[in-house]
Amino acid sequence: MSLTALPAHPPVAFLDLPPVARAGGRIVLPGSKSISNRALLLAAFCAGDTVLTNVLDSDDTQVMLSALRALGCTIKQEETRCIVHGMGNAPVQRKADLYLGNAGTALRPLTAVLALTGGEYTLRGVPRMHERPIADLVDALRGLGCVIKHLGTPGYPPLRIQSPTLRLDAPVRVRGDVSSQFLTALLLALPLVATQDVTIDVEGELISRPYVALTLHLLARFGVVVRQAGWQRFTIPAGSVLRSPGAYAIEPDASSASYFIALGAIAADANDPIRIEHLGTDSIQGDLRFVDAVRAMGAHVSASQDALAIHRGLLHGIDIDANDFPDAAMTLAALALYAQGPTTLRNIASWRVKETDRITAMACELRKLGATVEEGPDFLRIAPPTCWKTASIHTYDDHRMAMCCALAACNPAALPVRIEQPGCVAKTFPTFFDTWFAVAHSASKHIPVLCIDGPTASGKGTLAAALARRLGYHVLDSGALYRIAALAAERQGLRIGPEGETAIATLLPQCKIVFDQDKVWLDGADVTEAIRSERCAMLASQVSALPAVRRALLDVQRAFRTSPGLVADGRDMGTVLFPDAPLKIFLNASAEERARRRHAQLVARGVSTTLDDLCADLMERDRRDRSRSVAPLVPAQDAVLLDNSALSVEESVELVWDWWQQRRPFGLTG
Ligand SMILES: Nc1ncnc2c1ncn2[C@@H]1O[C@H](COP(=O)(O)OP(=O)(O)O)[C@@H](O)[C@H]1O
Ligand SMILES: Nc1ccn([C@H]2C[C@H](O)[C@@H](COP(=O)(O)OP(=O)(O)O)O2)c(=O)n1
Repeated sequence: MSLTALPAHPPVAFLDLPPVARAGGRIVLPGSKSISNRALLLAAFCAGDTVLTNVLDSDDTQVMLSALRALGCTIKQEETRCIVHGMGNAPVQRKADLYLGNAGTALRPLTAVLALTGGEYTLRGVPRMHERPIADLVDALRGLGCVIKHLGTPGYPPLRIQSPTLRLDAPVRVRGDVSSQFLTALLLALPLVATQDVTIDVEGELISRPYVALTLHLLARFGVVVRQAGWQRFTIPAGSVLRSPGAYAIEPDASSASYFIALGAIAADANDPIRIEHLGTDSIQGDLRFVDAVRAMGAHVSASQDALAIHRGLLHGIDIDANDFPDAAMTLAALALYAQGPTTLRNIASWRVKETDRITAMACELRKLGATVEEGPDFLRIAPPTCWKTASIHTYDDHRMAMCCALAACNPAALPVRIEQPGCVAKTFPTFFDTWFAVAHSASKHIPVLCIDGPTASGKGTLAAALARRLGYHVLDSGALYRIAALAAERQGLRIGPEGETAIATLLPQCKIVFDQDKVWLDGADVTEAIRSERCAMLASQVSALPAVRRALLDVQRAFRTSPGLVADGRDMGTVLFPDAPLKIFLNASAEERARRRHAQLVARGVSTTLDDLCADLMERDRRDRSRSVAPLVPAQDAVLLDNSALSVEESVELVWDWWQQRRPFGLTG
């Protein structure tokens, strides 16, 4: 039987990562955020149409897309492909109020573009964006004649922009030692107004140079070649015009790759490394310098032009100037947990003005795991834990904190790790945890299962779905499998009873079953409605009494036990399928209450039935399920009995939620 279960992704308050035993497998990562936002901006303000492929779909790129659309740019988006109709060298809309979330890669270049090209604009973001300095860029733009007002704290967004009186003759000076994004913003915007040579002088030591190199690379692809004197002076030649390259393919994100390079370095074997496709020595992203650092720590990384393969080595601490790759360097801080001796990351002051103060945040969270961390104004020194501790990781609404700290799940003590507000990864890598679970393998015994067994209409399915949603876990609706088995057997004309037992058990491995959120498919047909009839339930009860059928479904059900965890609903989840589950609920309600619930459920679906008939059917099914010879419906010895006759759904959920949290090693959070 082939079975696919596609999980849904509601926001959860926290996600518990099972300890990782081994990593390995191929991954294709989403497009680079830095390249996506630069390419979208250039495509919007160039002449001609541009087809961008592998565009990152994340919070930061969504705000850029919305802002460009608000400025009058037509962009057709089909999944990760964007067709951008260039507006030429100025926005169509000369008035707009733009919300840019927490995306520095959107707010900063758009500030420069709009201030130089003119109009009436406000630019704002999330509260943290209003704490991230922008004075250096604003001062530089004012030097060019731009009119920009700070609407809140001076030196920070939100900003009000009005039309400039441009003065381009004197070189514009910009500080390079706080964020390279200020220089990038000027480089991207100045070609729109370069009626004469415009020179930018960088004050102070330019940080994050590879990001500036990336900007220059993209400008060149859009037809503007900037003259460069070292890293201190840049000149945009008179008459520069941005022209569409036609098509541009965005590479996978090298910063996103860093988590999986580190995962391979810690936990992959040589014979099954982590393989990252479409990212290799041809990459234009500076964050790939991370690979050299990981090699220096002792990991094995082989790189071809467009792929990386990583497996573990004996890791040792390093002392490194990480100024050139500040984002990926955060991953080194997490990798340091697995090295012998301390690791020192220097020249990382820019971490303090990112999504959060990343130096303090990282120090705090790594200490929770048992590491010894020394924190300075621009450095971090991490000595690995001698004794690992179970930790609930606070993520500070910072995607990189969440993704870095996931690496703590590789700890040798096999402790789970709780990641709070894991949805923050959507800023740059919405599918991070799916990718993680696809290549970070945990021992089955470490993948938690919450079992909910009980008679029909006791509320098992409702409770299981609510808990799984809140925990980010998978759901096993084992009853649905028996219903599908009954339906498949009936459709093949097989006898539903001992005479048909072998034939049904032989048929099941050939069935193709897909659970796709609310839909159930059998061999390509939608059977969602068909399996929910009371008749099918009765046939399922009969089919489920056949030992060979139950045996045929054992492995299929156990295969649902995948990371991060499972809520299993049925009759024998706690007794047969998952005897080691940390919590087994035996759910019950009086027969009258259950009949009343099922009646209401059927009436709501437009099925006509009487309460008496239902009650009789339900009691017959209970009797059969309880008295059969294999896996009868009985509470496991260690089950918690819950009679919810007098409880609402919400009350049942809260009760079981608390019991579950009490069995987790993290305390009562969430
Ligand atoms: N604690 C409860 N109180 C009231 N109604 C409930 C409760 N739990 C479930 N229900 C309702 O009872 C019906 C049957 O629940 P369901 O989860 O389908 O049961 P089961 O999976 O055990 O057959 C649903 O309409 C559901 O909303
Ligand atoms: N783990 C399980 C789940 C269901 N069954 C059988 C017994 C039930 O009567 C049928 C249908 O189960 P299902 O959970 O879908 O039924 P209810 O929704 O509780 O009415 O399948 C089982 O034997 N073992």
